[in-house]
Amino acid sequence: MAMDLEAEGEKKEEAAERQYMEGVKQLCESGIKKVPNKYILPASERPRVNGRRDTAAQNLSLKLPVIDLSLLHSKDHASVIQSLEKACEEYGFFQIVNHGIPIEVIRDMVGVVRRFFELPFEERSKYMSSDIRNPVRYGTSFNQMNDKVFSWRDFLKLSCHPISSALPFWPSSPADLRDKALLYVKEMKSLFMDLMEAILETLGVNRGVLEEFRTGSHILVANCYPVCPEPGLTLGMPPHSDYGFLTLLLQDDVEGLQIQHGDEWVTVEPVPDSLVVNIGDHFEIFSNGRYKSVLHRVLVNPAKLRISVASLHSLPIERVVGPSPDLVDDDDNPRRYMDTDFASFLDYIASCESKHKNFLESRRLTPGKALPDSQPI
Ligand SMILES: O=C(O)CCC(=O)C(=O)O
Ligand SMILES: [Fe+2]
Repeated sequence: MAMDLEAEGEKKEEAAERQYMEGVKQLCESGIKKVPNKYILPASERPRVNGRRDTAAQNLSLKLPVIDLSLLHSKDHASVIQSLEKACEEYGFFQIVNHGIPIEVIRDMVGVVRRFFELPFEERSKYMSSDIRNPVRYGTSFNQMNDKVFSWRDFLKLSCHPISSALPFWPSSPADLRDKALLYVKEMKSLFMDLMEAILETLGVNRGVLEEFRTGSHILVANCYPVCPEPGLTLGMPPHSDYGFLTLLLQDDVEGLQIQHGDEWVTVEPVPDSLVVNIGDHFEIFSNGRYKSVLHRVLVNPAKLRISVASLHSLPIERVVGPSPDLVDDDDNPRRYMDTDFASFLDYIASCESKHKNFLESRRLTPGKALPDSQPI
């Protein structure tokens, strides 16, 4: 009898585990009223949405720098470069406005992603894969093969380089997804190149490297954070830093993104049609630590589903990344990071279970304090 109960219990647990792998959207559609244990963080890692540190007044007092990109090619060029330098150095995160991307391209992208996540599970699940080299991947949580506690997030990752070999694998439904995403991807690439050129100028390094970014890696990650019945118990994404050089993030009008600034978690308030830009691990290494990749996380919402689209950019995957020789000298600026390559990053993600070991930390030559995980690609 006891054996039967035990076996039954195990079966139920296995069924629940299978269900979690199908994603949060699917879980919510099964009618849950509470957050299952699988998603509940230890008390010390919970977001404390109503807690002391996260009061609206404190959040409002820290606004991210807003850069008007239309001024980059004007007589105000020098002052934009100065603002960019300050934003990269002090925050590692900034918002850009007047970036020149047609508003309908941006709105169509959010719209088509929203419609993708509204598709029946059978349609979305065609793209599920645990192989990170797949040109299209639908999945859930942060790193679902290793996470002990799951994150309240489903995602669709689209490889964008080389575009001609990736495109035929992108979802064929909604019928306009490929067209809308392709337009968006082209705009992101050209905006990234402009930003990279300007940020390299802030560092005063040789611009020869700029050309290499043209054939660099480019991945689009569409995130869906369903409505959560108990948002104080879980996170949409745990604290992490992004892997590449720059991430260009589009968020809809629902707030959720927070960055670590000093000891505080600061909410990045959505500014309509703007983009959020942040420094990734590769840029921290390349700049020899002058610009830092900043930890960020995502809170979930009790009333509204949230959509975001991250465009992640780096050098070609076979390229070794190390500190720029222009930023290293034996006296004042010794090399602070070892070279890194894609293969060592893949080894890292396959092995990382602990939340408190960071990819970047593993490349640091003078280890400082341990930080949480990097974004798995
Ligand atoms: O959804 C967001 O606001 C942030 C997403 C993010 O951090 C990521 O995709 O790496
Ligand atoms: Fe991120």
